[in-house]
Amino acid sequence: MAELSLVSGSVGLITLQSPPVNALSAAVRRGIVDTMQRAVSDPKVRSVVICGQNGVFCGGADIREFGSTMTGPPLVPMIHAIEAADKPVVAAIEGSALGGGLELALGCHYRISHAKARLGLPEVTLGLLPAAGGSQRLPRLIGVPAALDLITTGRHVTAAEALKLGFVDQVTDQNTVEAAVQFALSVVGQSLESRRISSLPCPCPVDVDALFEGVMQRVRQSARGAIAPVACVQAVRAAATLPYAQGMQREQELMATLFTSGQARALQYCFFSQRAVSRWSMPSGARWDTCKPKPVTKAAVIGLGTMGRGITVALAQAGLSVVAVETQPQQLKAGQRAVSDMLERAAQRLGVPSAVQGVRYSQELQAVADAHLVIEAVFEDMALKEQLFKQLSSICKPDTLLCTNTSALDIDHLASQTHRPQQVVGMHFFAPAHVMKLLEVVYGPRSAPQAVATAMALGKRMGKVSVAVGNCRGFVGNRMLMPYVEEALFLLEEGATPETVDHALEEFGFPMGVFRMSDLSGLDVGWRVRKAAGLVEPGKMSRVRQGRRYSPLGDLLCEQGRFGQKTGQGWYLYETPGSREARPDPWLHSFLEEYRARQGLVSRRIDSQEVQERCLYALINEGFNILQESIAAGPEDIDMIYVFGYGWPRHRGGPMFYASQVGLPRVLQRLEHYQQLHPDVPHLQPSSLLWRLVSSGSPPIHRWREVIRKPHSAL
Ligand SMILES: CCCCCCCC(=O)CC(=O)SCCNC(=O)CCNC(=O)[C@H](O)C(C)(C)COP(=O)(O)OP(=O)(O)OC[C@H]1O[C@@H](n2cnc3c(N)ncnc32)[C@H](O)[C@@H]1OP(=O)(O)O
Ligand SMILES: NC(=O)C1=CN([C@@H]2O[C@H](COP(=O)(O)OP(=O)(O)OC[C@H]3O[C@@H](n4cnc5c(N)ncnc54)[C@H](O)[C@@H]3O)[C@@H](O)[C@H]2O)C=CC1
Repeated sequence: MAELSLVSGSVGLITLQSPPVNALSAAVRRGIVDTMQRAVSDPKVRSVVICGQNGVFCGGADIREFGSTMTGPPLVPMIHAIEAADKPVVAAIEGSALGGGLELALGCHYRISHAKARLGLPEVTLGLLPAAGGSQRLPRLIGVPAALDLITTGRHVTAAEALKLGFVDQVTDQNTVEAAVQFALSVVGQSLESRRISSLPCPCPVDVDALFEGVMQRVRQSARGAIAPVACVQAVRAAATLPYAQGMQREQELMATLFTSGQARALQYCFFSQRAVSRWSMPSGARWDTCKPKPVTKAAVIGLGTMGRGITVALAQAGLSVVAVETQPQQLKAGQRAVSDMLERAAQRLGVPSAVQGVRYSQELQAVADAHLVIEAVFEDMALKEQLFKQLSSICKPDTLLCTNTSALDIDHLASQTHRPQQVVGMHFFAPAHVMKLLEVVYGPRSAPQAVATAMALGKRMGKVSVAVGNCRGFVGNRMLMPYVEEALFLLEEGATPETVDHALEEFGFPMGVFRMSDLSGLDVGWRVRKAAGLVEPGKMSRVRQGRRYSPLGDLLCEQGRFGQKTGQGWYLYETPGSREARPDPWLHSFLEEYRARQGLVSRRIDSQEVQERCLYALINEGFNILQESIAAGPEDIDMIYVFGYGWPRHRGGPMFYASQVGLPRVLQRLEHYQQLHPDVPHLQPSSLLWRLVSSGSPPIHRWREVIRKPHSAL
């Protein structure tokens, strides 16, 4: 909705009213068309100001409408009518002017912004382009290179940057609506010709072809298969090379293709899922809206290795006072230097005071005594962690939350080492912990809902996407990764190379294939885990262990000291230890051939489709098991874990959303096919939840929970 009132005698003030972000729903568009018509025809109104209620100008088109048939007045003619008005129209921007919201503002003749407002055209992040004239107006106003940057990345800019770039006319730190009204009064009677952006020529760069070719190449490379960034470049090119009307036509054509694409659906699903996962629930019925988090101002981190350093930085940047405890003097010194450097660099980059003073360091565990929350990040060794939790239980105050960053160990077992099992949760960060957006908050059967609420709230404070999950080996992310990695190894045994497997996965959209990824994280990490699980038999080549198919290839590499990037050799060859560029390794290829010969395996040609299906469907299948066991509350939780923690391409929506797009019957049929070929691989055995979903008619993903909750006997 939108309301019109007369202020300061002659200014028509149009207020958008659609909480929480004044999105341009059909009702709001109808309201704008109606109030504009009344303002233009009312002789008392000599100028117009458009603003949004509750300190937000407009969050753009109403994304919830995209899935249904659009009704109400379309945006493009609505914005044209504003631009064509013969009375000056001023946008008063507070909070956000994003997507269609900024396009609406670009249709106005002037834009006044509050200093704290954020502006941008983020459509690309939703699989779309700014198709209400944004792709044609913005380059006309700020030039092609700057418009390309904003439109292809979707980044939000501050009011100060918008002023510098030239798409805001004035920035105020006072009352924006009042400033806009004064401004509107001052421009009455001035010519509006030069203020109608669509009538301006687009400043065309000298070598337009070379510019767009270069940009297109860069965008294609970073898009990893996403189509919207490419369409955004094409739309801006139309602005630079065609008259406005034809450019608009091109914008509409490109939008029509994007609008109905699976990628746009996937990205919009991600938008809502990212927000939905914060509304967590536990199988006990405890929920986000019934549990209040405890205030946390003092935190402690134990172990200043790879993870402890990043966690310390993330906590300090969130404004907590942190004590970091490390037993090894060398590590303590190196860790302190690394943490301080990271904090200083971040402060410089963001132009904020450094949080270095907020961190204390100690070699004594006693230093954590007054913390409200402790996060343990010592070696992945159960005996060590058991001992530590016993000590923490007696050192810390009774209501202190005890958290572990373990990758896969049993949270419940750790909780049982303490006198306060209800105060123990997992806070599973991803490396580098101060950068990666994902946090898995792991609750055991005895974790108190308030402990989960507190960890989730702290995750939010650190700017993380936090997902609450149940306790099991590897939790959600790492548990699903196991069959994915195993399938990749089996494919090597059957004739693939690390290059062919990685190529297929990168073609799918992962930033790195599984073998390049393993080289980066270190092959020794998984080796240690397999040793602890009793799977490693040094020097032995047997391919069945603990009653199921096993590939010893990773172990054989580790036995040769090939740990990946850090040793200069792994699945690939590196120039020097630590260097990043992976090169194919002829030694590895002969090693694989010899291995197959000794095992009596006949090498065959394996194509991308088989690589993708076997690795991804095995991972997805484990996702169904996880849903079935209520380890994750819904498919959105799994999908956000994979998008934010494991590089799953966002335009494919996450593994479970991808399965729904491929079609559940198809996923089931391919799993059955591979299971018949490899009956000794349990993770190819289709999950019973997948069966149930298919026999329930493969409902859309937002209705899976109904099937998950149904008792099995109901079928
Ligand atoms: C051929 C067809 C032609 C069609 C032409 C259409 C062309 C277009 O013009 C295309 C577009 O505009 S696409 C929309 C572009 N706008 C955006 O991407 C902004 C999205 N919103 C934000 O970034 C933040 O919510 C924001 C920064 C605004 C606020 O952040 P906060 O952290 O304060 O709040 P959130 O928790 O993010 O949001 C609060 C609730 O509002 C929901 N919401 C936000 N933006 C929305 C939007 N644009 N549409 C619908 N719902 C929206 C949000 O989902 C959340 O609700 P819950 O999910 O229930 O929590
Ligand atoms: N490295 C990774 O990518 C990830 C690791 N994790 C988990 O985080 C934990 C830590 O892993 P990393 O940081 O990689 O290990 P790391 O080996 O880099 O660091 C562990 C640190 O803990 C210190 N330490 C050992 N015992 C201690 C004690 N009793 N008191 C204080 N400090 C002690 C060690 O001296 C070392 O500096 C493990 O549980 C691991 O599974 C979780 C997510 C990702």
